[in-house]
Amino acid sequence: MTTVDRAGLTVASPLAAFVEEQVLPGTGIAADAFWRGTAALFARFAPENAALLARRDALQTAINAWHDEHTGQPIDQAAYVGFLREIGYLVDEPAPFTIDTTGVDPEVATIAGPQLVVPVLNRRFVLNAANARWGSLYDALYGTDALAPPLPPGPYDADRGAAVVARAKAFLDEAVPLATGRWADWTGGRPSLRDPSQLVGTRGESLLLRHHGLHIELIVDRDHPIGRTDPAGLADVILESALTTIIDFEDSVAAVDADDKVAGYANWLGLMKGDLVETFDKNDRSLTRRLAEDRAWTTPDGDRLTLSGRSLLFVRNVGHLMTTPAVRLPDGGEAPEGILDAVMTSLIALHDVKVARRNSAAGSVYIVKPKMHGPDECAFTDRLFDAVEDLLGLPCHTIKIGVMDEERRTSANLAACIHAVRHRIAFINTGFLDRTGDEIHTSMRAGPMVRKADMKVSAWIGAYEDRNVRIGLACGLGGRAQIGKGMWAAPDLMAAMVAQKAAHPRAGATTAWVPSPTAATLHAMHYHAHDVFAGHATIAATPAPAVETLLTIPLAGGTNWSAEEVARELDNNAQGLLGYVARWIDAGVGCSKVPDIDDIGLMEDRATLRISSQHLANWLMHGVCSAAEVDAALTRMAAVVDGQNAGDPEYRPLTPDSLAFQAARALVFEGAKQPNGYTEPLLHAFRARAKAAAVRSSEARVPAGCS
Ligand SMILES: CC(=O)SCCNC(=O)CCNC(=O)[C@H](O)C(C)(C)COP(=O)(O)OP(=O)(O)OC[C@H]1O[C@@H](n2cnc3c(N)ncnc32)[C@H](O)[C@@H]1OP(=O)(O)O
Ligand SMILES: O=CC(=O)O
Ligand SMILES: [Mg+2]
Repeated sequence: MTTVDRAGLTVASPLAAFVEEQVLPGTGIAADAFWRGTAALFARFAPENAALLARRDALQTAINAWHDEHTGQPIDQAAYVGFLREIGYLVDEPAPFTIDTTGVDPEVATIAGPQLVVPVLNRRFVLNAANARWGSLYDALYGTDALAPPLPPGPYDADRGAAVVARAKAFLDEAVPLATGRWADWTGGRPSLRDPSQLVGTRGESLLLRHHGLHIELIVDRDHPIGRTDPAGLADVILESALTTIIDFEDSVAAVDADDKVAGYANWLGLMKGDLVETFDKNDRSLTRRLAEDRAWTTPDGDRLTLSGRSLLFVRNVGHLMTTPAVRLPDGGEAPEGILDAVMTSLIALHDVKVARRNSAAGSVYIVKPKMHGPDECAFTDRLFDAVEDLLGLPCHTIKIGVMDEERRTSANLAACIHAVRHRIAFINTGFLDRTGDEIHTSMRAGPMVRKADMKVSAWIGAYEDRNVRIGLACGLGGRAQIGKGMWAAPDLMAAMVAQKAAHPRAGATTAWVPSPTAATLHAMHYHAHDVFAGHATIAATPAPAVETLLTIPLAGGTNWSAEEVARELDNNAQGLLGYVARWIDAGVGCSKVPDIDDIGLMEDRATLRISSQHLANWLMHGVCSAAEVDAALTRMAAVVDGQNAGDPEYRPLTPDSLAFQAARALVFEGAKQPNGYTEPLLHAFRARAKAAAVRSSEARVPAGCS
């Protein structure tokens, strides 16, 4: 790749061209000033970034040594927690305080609702996600297993349609009840509501209702095939669904070089400028997808009411660990990728905050920062964002931070972490997938861990989820910032989601992650069923579980699992791992739906990979299984994954010499020595090799004589 010199930085040409030709124009920032400022920012922050990573390693080394010294002994929890304090892994709690973030949009601060996540590199999905603010409840109920097993493709099924309409009207009876009677008996016209203030708009015969701050559109259209059969002409019930969406540069993305980074930044630019567009084929038709327009209604007083057609967008940067070849520092080393993301995603957001204000009406830039370990790393990010604001001429604390509570050192010191970013924090979120991976890695040498499924009922995870909400409330996040819960990782199991994810708002979460727009619409019903903000006082009145409980290591009581049980665990881990890694390495797909051994499609990303690879590495280290057994499982499951992908002409079989298979093996056999158990270093290295090999083979195919 060609490079250019910019203020002493060696910048990949595609990135320099993108910045200078597409991003800077319209921002009022000159290229020279931008690159000089960026170079100064790297000079100031890169050494500190490196020092923070060294501190992670030093703590992990100390923890490993402690477990080695106590091999074979039950954990003395008081001694263990004391040791963590001594080494500075656990720090003192700050004195009680309240965050003072300002300029937060209501979708984040005062309305509770679903949060969608979408990989930035998938433009078709990205547009769909940005438009997922509104979703058809009829479609979500009809097209999933939420009410009944999904139907094979075919003509409209009237019985299922009737069940959908009945379910949707039952939902209306709960959320926006009529003064008398039921919605099923409504025959049109202005309904008399039990709470008349819930009717906030009309458009023709259609109605706009509001409950718990969330809107519900009743679309009345007597010419519509569904409306025609309904006594009131009701053609659809549209729910305000993904109030917010995270455009993800991290767990769900495979971006290993300047081309990948520019592709991601370009999609973010399209969102911030509002001109992102994608054309694709679906059902043998060419479709063009754009960002949705606002929705206009007339209030009961005759005024115009305009509602955003789009989800409010956050952007998730990468964490502090990785570096990127897109920019090289004056010493020739790769630049910290997290610093580049902070600069680039904020610069691009100027097109919203300084120009259009179509994303954040409050004029904020929302950055989710993942995988931070403890308060010092949060404070570092805070200073980095201060410096980015100075570079871009933004008022102090324009950049808001979403703190992923997904590393053990952050959960254990959550109040101190929030304190470090108290002037700009806009969310905390329990990223329980990375958090589980870190749980295994941190205590890798303590002994064999419980089975993967049993992690979900371990003492630490209950304490983690509970403490997160209570500490968030104690620090004043309620009504000012989101308190979020993690991903529903089974995208096809919507009935189970509808049954189980109601627990999130009930636990005090003002938002929780969903994998798709359809899931957002179904999950929205939970925020109608429970008034999250009203529930906060009761939750806050009881104390958070003790840090000692949070720090209970999920060790298996014994390892007398049968050979079948061990083999099944190995197979399950190996199948998910291989299915995900194959697409990451060979096709650059960072998030996939991969069937588990029960043939349930699971969302797999870097964080779920961290769990499966660390779990296998842990069992290997403690002799629950042998290297030969792991290899046998990988070989067995490679054949299964090959079979699952047989219809994909681009797919490369997982032979022992394939890069994807080697990457999968390395993730397990070298898992124990990966920094904090992260998967990125190996994924990036193998993906870069696969890209280079693809270039070499395409060059070899160019006929002699061509240039
Ligand atoms: C640990 C963590 O960090 S979790 C956060 C990271 N994870 C994510 O972001 C997961 C996001 N979800 C996804 O990427 C996908 O839903 C997957 C990979 C899980 C499943 O993808 P697929 O198998 O292709 O989905 P499926 O075939 O069921 O549905 C595809 C349709 O749903 C839409 N869709 C699915 N997921 C999303 C999404 N997250 N955002 C927007 N649209 C989506 C697609 O646009 C497509 O519709 P279209 O044909 O009209 O464009
Ligand atoms: O990022 C989310 C997680 O669970 O990890
Ligand atoms: Mg994560």
